[in-house]
Amino acid sequence: MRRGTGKPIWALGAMSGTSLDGVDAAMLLTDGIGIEAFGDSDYRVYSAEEARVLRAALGRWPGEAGVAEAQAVIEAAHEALLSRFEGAEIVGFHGQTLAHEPRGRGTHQVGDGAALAEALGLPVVWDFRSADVRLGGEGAPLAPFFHFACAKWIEAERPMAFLNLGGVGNLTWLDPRCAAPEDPRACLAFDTGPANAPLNDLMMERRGLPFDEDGTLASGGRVVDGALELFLEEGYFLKMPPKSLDRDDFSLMLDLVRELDDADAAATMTAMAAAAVMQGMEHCPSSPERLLVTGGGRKNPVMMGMLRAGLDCPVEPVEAVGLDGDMLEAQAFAYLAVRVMRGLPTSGPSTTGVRAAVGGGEVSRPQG
Ligand SMILES: Nc1ncnc2c1ncn2[C@@H]1O[C@H](COP(=O)(O)OP(=O)(O)OP(=O)(O)O)[C@@H](O)[C@H]1O
Ligand SMILES: CC(=O)N[C@H]1[C@@H]2OC[C@@H](O2)[C@@H](O)[C@@H]1O[C@H](C)C(=O)O
Repeated sequence: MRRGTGKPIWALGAMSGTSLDGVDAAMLLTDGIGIEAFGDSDYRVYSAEEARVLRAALGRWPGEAGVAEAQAVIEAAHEALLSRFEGAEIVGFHGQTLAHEPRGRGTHQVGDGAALAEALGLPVVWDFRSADVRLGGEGAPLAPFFHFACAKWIEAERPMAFLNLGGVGNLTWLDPRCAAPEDPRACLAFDTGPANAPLNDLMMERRGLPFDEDGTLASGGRVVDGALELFLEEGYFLKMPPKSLDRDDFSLMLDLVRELDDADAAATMTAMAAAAVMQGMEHCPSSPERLLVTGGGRKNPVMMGMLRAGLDCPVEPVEAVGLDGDMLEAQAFAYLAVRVMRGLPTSGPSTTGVRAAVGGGEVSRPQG
């Protein structure tokens, strides 16, 4: 395995997240350690039919019904989006998580990197999570080593945290004074709990809308404490990190708000996502000097307001430091691809609970 920094290369990363809304792709110039430059980015939305196919395959494992159809959607969408870019030497392809059960059947990201390598004529790094799970890790979250690089890029000097509010929430506490992210004192990371996914499901069920845009519905509702308390009794919050979740692990949340009117249900679910983060912050080894928020939830003023009210550090979108909260995860997989190519680890005991730092990811090169 080749270790070391080498010269920075342009990598193209792609992520299709748990919200099932589309694929993000972004270019990053990196040597696998530092960030040299951010490049172009683009997004391709899933059509209603594509989203239906993906949704139908959630919870399914290789070979099961609906998986081949989901794979075709993922590969076509990625090929269409990634072929718009020029100048990449390597691609980091996350694929779409259909199921995630690290202590059970494993983790399943659909999308064949070898086929994508052929289609794009570029080396593709993919299947980032399986090796970590095989070595006893959670296989998620994987963005933390990139969050560490972002902290170096913004020249942070004291412990701080990144929060991703996607379908699921994940938190990275990090100490930028450490030399490398695999240093056991550098990062602590885990999934905080459900973020937007159950709220989106509620919006679809009650209003036929994909999400609560700008927190409009929640802002007119009241948080029902009883439901919030029942939610916080869930055993997941007592578990020590690292720990991770599948998109629908908290689907019972919908039952907790079943009797509430639409606005109260939305407000209470928004509060649940924020409360899960607040619980998670208790696990940080020291109080972070700031919390930088990425992912779609940073655009929800009600969720952000609840976080600001409940936490004693500044809570800002990552744009406050010049990062792009719509593309951070795509950039993360560009970064991780270069790390894999260079034999550098992509996760460690304090980010996924894996036994030792591991470089997860398979490399496929075009044969033609
Ligand atoms: N203006 C907005 N107001 C409220 N919520 C928003 C807004 N914009 C986006 N969101 C929420 O953010 C979600 C998308 O977030 P994001 O793209 O970070 O998710 P993802 O990458 O699919 O998820 P994950 O990180 O869990 O894989 C939307 O489904 C919606 O719930
Ligand atoms: C198994 C899986 O795909 N997990 C996702 C999901 O979406 C958010 C959260 O749960 C995080 O653990 C992870 O994604 C990000 C990109 C990560 O690995 O850091």
